[in-house]
Amino acid sequence: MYYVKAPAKINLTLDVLHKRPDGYHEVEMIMTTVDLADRIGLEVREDGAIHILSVDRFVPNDHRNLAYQAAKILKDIYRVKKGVSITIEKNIPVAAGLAGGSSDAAATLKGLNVIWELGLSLDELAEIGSKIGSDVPFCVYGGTALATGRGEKIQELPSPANCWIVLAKPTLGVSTADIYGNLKINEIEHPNTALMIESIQQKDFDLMCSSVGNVLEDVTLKLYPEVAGLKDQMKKFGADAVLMSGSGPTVFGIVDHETRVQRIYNGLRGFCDEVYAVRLMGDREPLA
Ligand SMILES: C[C@](O)(CO)[C@H](O)COP(=O)(O)OP(=O)(O)OC[C@H]1O[C@@H](n2ccc(N)nc2=O)[C@H](O)[C@@H]1O
Ligand SMILES: Nc1ncnc2c1ncn2[C@@H]1O[C@H](COP(=O)(O)OP(=O)(O)OP(=O)(O)O)[C@@H](O)[C@H]1O
Repeated sequence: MYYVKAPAKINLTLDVLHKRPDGYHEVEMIMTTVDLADRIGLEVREDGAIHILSVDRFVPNDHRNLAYQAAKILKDIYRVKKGVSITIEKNIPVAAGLAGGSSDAAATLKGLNVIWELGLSLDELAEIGSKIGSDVPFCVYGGTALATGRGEKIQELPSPANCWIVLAKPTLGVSTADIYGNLKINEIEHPNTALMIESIQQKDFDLMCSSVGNVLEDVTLKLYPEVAGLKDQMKKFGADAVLMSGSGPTVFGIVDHETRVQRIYNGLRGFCDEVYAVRLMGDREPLA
């Protein structure tokens, strides 16, 4: 069995510039990885089939699974005769705004590149990943990056200042399409992406905390007031910065000292079933 880690991502900034003719939105977002990951196991099948095994009841085991789609697209493009059995050990909350499915797809692309001996570069894998979903190219590279276009144009950044991230996901799933669909473009208050980039390059923790911003928050918080409540709780328990990740509903707190992380984690456990205290990773994994 060949194993590949599929880390979750958070958006430190998420800005939308305008709606595109293709129905997607032009975005400008800073994403980074955290130490919460699914584990993808891959085994070559001689019968040419693609099989998915995931024990999470919210994750489809068929062509709807993004890991399945990753195997299928590689098989079709490179006329691969072999198949693969894919086991997904799910640790990232589903439909959470943490790119769980996108990261599984990216990990599957990278793992199949090895076991099917395709010899593709990261750039080629990211290009293929963009056909699966807008977050997949970032997940192929990992680390920290500025993503533009519909999210598929990736410019690598250094890792931010070391810190902890407390993630809290209310028990609801959010449709990314619905959130983007309800966005009022002319009412957007744009975050300062350039300042966030500067804070990352300087490894300036305080500047990073003061530069976070996600324009999709207004939509998700109006549709799901419990997400706004969670933001307030995270602030009350003392996080240095609080933001919703992606289209939500996960809220994350940025914390500089491990001592405070436990207090915030324990406090939130009183309100929320899915709470995680993880390190911000921020560096690219070595290519498998
Ligand atoms: C919200 C984020 O997760 C932030 O990282 C991403 O922008 C969304 O990434 P994703 O879930 O991989 O998105 P996709 O699966 O490609 O698209 C889902 C739906 O979200 C909307 N969508 C997505 C990306 C984008 N730049 N503009 C959009 O309007 C579209 O309605 C699309 O049909
Ligand atoms: N491997 C997978 N893991 C999780 N969900 C998957 C997977 N494959 C397909 N899905 C489907 O995709 C939907 C969105 O799941 P996902 O966890 O990727 O959302 P997300 O974290 O909000 O993604 P993003 O942040 O990119 O919007 C789920 O409702 C699930 O049915």
